[in-house]
Amino acid sequence: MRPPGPLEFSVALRGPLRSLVRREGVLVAGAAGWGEFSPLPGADPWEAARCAAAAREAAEEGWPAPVRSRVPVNATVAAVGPEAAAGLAKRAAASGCLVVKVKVAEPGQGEADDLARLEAVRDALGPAGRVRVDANGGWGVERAVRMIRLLDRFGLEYVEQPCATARELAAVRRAVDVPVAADESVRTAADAARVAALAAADVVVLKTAPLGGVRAGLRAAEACGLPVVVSSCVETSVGLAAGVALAAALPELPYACGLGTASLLAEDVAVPPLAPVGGYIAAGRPVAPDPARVAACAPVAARRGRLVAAWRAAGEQAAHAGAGR
Ligand SMILES: O=C(O)CCC(=O)C1=CC=C[C@@H](O)[C@@H]1C(=O)O
Ligand SMILES: [Mg+2]
Repeated sequence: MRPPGPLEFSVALRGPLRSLVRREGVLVAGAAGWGEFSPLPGADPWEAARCAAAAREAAEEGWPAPVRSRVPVNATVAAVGPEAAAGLAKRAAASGCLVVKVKVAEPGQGEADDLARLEAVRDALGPAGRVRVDANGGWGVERAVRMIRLLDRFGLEYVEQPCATARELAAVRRAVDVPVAADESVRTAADAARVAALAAADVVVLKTAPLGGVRAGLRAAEACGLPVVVSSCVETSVGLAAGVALAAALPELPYACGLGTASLLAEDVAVPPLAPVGGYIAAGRPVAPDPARVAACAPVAARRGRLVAAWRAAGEQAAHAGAGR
């Protein structure tokens, strides 16, 4: 029997994460299972091609065997006010998740907003909790150094992408004691090696879709030799399964991963969603879309067909460029 055709989805986030308010994409089936193609808005054609390669790997090849049965995850707190941040952190802690990543350096907000949010999260988690921050490259070097020192009053596990470039990350890293993680600076195995060569980070954040799949993620981890945090691009549960597969297959996993993001979406395509229990997501669970959920997540009529067309174009580009290999 032929696998079901590509299924389009369009799902809102419960609240904005930076400028991200909606995730759209295509679910594809193959001999090995289901894959998701959902490049982040603004992805260039090369990144979209790697996203297509990641979806193809999931559907056609499947993933390397896990070396652990479950993956620890962090909760993610957007640049919301302190009361909302405290509420999210308390809910995470009550569910058994004591690691929280907090967005900082939000455009239009100031230092006081970041300090108030961090204080609220630290109070809600208590001293046993771990708090990391993600600036998404929003600071220059001087500002980053100052803000990291200020925010470290609340105890920081690490700071993710404080500045935009790898050279700036290296400069920040030389000036502060808080470990630095590289996210946007790492989209290929070559980027990961460059971050390591520049001594720009203590940790790399790897996302399977923009890297081109789970095997590409394992190659990036090997290329840099640094501790890895696997994070999502806020995919549906189908796409999240690839991140869980990478986190489960890495030889070492010293940090909680940013894969507990199913709860950021207002709807999901799978029942139940691939969500943490007690702070962990089980590894190796095959995730397939539920037909009724997919129907509920279908894009409005005017958008239909575009996502499949984008996936086909990216797939051709991937085949041409050997993306993900
Ligand atoms: O890492 C996490 O805790 C969740 C995922 C997450 O934060 C992100 C997903 C997608 C886009 C980004 O703005 C953001 C990130 O920068 O890591
Ligand atoms: Mg990040």
